[in-house]
Amino acid sequence: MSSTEPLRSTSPTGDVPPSFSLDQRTVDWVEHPSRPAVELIDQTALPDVERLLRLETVEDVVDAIQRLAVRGAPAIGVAGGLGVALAVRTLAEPGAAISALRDARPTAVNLARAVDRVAAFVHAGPDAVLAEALAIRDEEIASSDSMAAYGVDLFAEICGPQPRVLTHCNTGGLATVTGGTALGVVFALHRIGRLGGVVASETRPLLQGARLTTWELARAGVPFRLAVDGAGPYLIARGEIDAVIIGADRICANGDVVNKIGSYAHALGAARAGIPFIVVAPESTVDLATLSGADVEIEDRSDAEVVGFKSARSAPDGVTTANPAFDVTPSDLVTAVVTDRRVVRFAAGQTWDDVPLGPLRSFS
Ligand SMILES: CSC[C@H]1O[C@H](OP(=O)(O)O)[C@H](O)[C@@H]1O
Repeated sequence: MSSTEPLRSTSPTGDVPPSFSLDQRTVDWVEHPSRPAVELIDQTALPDVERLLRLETVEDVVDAIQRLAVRGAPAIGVAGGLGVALAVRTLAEPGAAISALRDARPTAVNLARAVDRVAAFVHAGPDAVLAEALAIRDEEIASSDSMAAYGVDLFAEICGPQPRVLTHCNTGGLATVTGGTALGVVFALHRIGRLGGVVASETRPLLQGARLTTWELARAGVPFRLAVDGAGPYLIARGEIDAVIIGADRICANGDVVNKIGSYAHALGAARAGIPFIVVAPESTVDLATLSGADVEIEDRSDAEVVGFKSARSAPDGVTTANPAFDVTPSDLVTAVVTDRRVVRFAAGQTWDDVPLGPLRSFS
């Protein structure tokens, strides 16, 4: 049995009850002697309702990943690892449930990687499994802070003092545990007064940008404009954007970046205009075992998401859609990949081997 706890909804009277604290974790473990749970922010409800889901079955965790109640490569990796901990605590035979977690979404490398990593401890018992899942959670928290530090330094090196950035999809704390990847760098630049403006693209069809990035930017007090997806390359061409900064779901051995559909278009626009295209992702999203983006399974999602999600019906019943959830940006269009341990400049011909892992850093 799982529960939903509305923490905030826009009430009819307009008074808004207390909302999430700024350090609310996107996904976490709830320990309990008989009813342990994975607790997560229901991202399908944002921005209108701030609601935590307390999931006590692995099926509910798989469902939450598949319908993007929890989403974002690091966040679904953490959710998958915690789901394994839940499986070994609640099921006599957890194997099938663990496989279902691993297969819940195919593109972000973090999910399968985390499930495999935690499942390797099943033989050692539930406490060891949970400890490994919590270690992944804590690593992602530390990674967000470190990526912000490396990202701020890169912007200081390659952009002017007040860069106007375009970002796509959602890459804040909602896509990790806290902090974020690309949006974590944006928050850090804002905090030190080195941000000239933000354009968030809406990110059809599930509107991660319009719903989630705007919610996170507003809570952080960061001024922004919301743009329709197709506007990005034109805003760049008009000289309104100084850098594009996005996240990733899988970065391949050759530096190809797999990310939310629409990223490639922004990369083409950035290349044509000669502005930086910066990708921010933890090392947990780097997949050296996959040679290039051509080798990555791109998740195709439903027709219903295209024609019915939070919008007036925009097409007749029965329409067939094209709804790839991700695209591939070739590494030659990627100015730099910022991770929690290094910055690699692929467009300049660097490879992962050229830049050894540096230290985790703290951005205070
Ligand atoms: C920091 S990972 C964020 C990454 O994940 C998003 O995909 P989805 O919302 O489908 O999970 C998108 O590709 C973001 O860049």
